[in-house]
Amino acid sequence: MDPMSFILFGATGDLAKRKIYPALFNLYMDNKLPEAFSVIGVGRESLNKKEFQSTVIDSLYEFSRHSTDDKAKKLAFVQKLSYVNVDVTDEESFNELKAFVEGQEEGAGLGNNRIFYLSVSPALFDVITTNINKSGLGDTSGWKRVIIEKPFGHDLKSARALNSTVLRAFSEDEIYRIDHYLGKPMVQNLETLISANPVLQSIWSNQLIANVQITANETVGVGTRSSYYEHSGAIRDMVQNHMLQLVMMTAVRMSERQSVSELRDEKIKLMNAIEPTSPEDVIRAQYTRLTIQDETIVSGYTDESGVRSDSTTDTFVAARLQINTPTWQGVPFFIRTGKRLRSKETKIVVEFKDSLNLSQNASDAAPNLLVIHINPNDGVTLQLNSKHPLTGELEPIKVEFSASHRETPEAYEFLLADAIKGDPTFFTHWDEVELAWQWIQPILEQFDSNTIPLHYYQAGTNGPEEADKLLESYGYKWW
Ligand SMILES: NC(=O)C1=CN([C@@H]2O[C@H](COP(=O)(O)OP(=O)(O)OC[C@H]3O[C@@H](n4cnc5c(N)ncnc54)[C@H](OP(=O)(O)O)[C@@H]3O)[C@@H](O)[C@H]2O)C=CC1
Ligand SMILES: O=C1O[C@H](COP(=O)(O)O)[C@@H](O)[C@H](O)[C@H]1O
Repeated sequence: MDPMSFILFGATGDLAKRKIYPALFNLYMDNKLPEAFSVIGVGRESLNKKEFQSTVIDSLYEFSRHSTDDKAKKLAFVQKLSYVNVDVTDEESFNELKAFVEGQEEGAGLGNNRIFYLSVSPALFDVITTNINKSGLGDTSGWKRVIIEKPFGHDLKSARALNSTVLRAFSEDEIYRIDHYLGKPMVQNLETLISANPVLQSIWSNQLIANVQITANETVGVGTRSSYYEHSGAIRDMVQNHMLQLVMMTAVRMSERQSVSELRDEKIKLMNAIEPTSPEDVIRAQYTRLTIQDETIVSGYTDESGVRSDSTTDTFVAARLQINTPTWQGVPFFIRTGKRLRSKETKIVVEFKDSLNLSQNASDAAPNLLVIHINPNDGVTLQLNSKHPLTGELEPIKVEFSASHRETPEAYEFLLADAIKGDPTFFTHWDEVELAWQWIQPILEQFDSNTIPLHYYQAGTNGPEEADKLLESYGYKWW
């Protein structure tokens, strides 16, 4: 692996502490980082090197998969970390940053390969890339890559404008737009699961599949991120990126992938084939407080700090999508995601058509289901019908595989390892992002005009009843 500098904008932020440092440390412990590397944290907070290193150590104690007991190894990792105090809106200070990076490169024999990770508010993505460009920080004799956090844009227009700005500093193949759902082990496994198992490959089409249901339910509320979430809602926070990526990863059909770009090309074709959705097929809702005997047990969305009391932000979205390809014609894809729901669960459920062999009790048969569990546990469940040995009646049985006992690396580990290797397969290409915004844009407008009304659901429930009715109207129910 090539030596490199990893320049992290947003080094004091929540994501850096919870995900990025632990992922880097885990990769280091697994010998998946280059021999020579340097992590340069960038933030406004005034910190010296020791203070910065100790905040990173705290985050490793709390969040890393590997134990930090090996003191020598931990120290060796921490010594690779340094910090520069920069306000990214100040063009001048990029010259200092550049001098610092060059100093590190020379001192540690790092060559001239640079990864820039933008783990900052999306409002800063364009100013950072502009200043990287203007200051010459992006002029390297080696390779350079930029990892950009989500959301990429606020709507179609702003996403296009941001992309043009970023393209002034980096070419498309140097841009790694991160969608951490694409790093989740079971999502990375999907393509293999289908293409490496002829039994699944042969049934993966509208011949046998009745519908696909993709759920990403959360129990948490907006936490400390209300200022971001108020402008985002579930539609931008989850649907435009993670949910559409899950749809594409489920629908992609490849027997044998030939090249890195093939998966992306296939996804782009699918995204292009998603039909515009009519307002009746989209449900938006917001959670209300949960009270028991007049006591508030869980706050409603509008009670959360930083949220307007008359906010109409969506904290739940469900929708029906139709992919207009020969494989998926006639198979509805239902998606739902929301905050403050009963349980944390991300899964893909493939419901198969009714039995074609109308045996005497086929009408009692439950549908066959293939459930791909993504979070909190990885695994696969297949629901089949069996005969009860005593009553002789049909009963659904489950064949289960669970990977929860394995110590699986986190999404960010997979994605960072790929970016360091220069493999963009599981990052989103601009064409995918643009098509996703194109599909979402009319829905955003229908939210604004109230053509899609706002419904409510009590915190701790399964979401609004309108989401159940959406499926009922197609003859199905959520699994
Ligand atoms: N947190 C999460 O769970 C997730 C976050 N993301 C995305 O990751 C990105 C980062 O999020 P998160 O870590 O939560 O954000 P935080 O608000 O916790 O951190 C923001 C970081 O940006 C730095 N920063 C802000 N303004 C400036 C400035 N003018 N100059 C230099 N640095 C600045 C802050 O440094 P300082 O305080 O020193 O100024 C801080 O390190 C966002 O794009 C978010 O959408 C994506 C998925 C999940
Ligand atoms: O990107 C985001 O994802 C998280 C949910 O991620 P998960 O890995 O826990 O399923 C969500 O809470 C957050 O609002 C969103 O920005």
